[in-house]
Amino acid sequence: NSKLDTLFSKINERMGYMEDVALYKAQHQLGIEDLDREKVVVSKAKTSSEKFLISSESIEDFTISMMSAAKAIQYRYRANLLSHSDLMSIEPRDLKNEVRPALIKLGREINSSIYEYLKDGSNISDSSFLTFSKSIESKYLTEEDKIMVFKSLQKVKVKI
Ligand SMILES: O=C(O)C(=O)C[C@]1(C(=O)O)C=C[C@@H](O)C=C1
Repeated sequence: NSKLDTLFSKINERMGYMEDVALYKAQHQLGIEDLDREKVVVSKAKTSSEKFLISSESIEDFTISMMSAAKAIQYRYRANLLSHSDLMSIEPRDLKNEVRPALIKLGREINSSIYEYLKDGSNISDSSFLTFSKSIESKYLTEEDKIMVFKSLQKVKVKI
């Protein structure tokens, strides 16, 4: 299903930023979890969900799940940096000017893709998990992480 593929690839794209984020934070001695930023991300996702007639509560839970996976990638990547100090000299994409705006844009695109798929009454069934799992390419996510994100995605509802 091409609409579902678009949705999964947007989620993969979001996860694809997290190694850069982890590297940037390591270079700037910043902690991985940024709760103030999480509030901003959730609030922007909820605002955009209203335009797409998506239940904002369900999008809040789903956004939190994606951020949990994002942090899991960052913690594991950061641990990896301890034995690969050569990576510390690479310049990651800039967190504030590039990555964060891109993550907000992707949040809107993810909402739009969810709406496009769900609006005809389709639902995301368990049988799509294998495709989802293959779409999410980060080597720093476990199957359990992916199940957690997928389950909260399945709970997203449109208001019809
Ligand atoms: O913007 C950041 O600093 C990120 O690490 C990204 C992100 C997210 O997934 O949106 C993940 C973890 C942080 O706690 C806040 C936000």
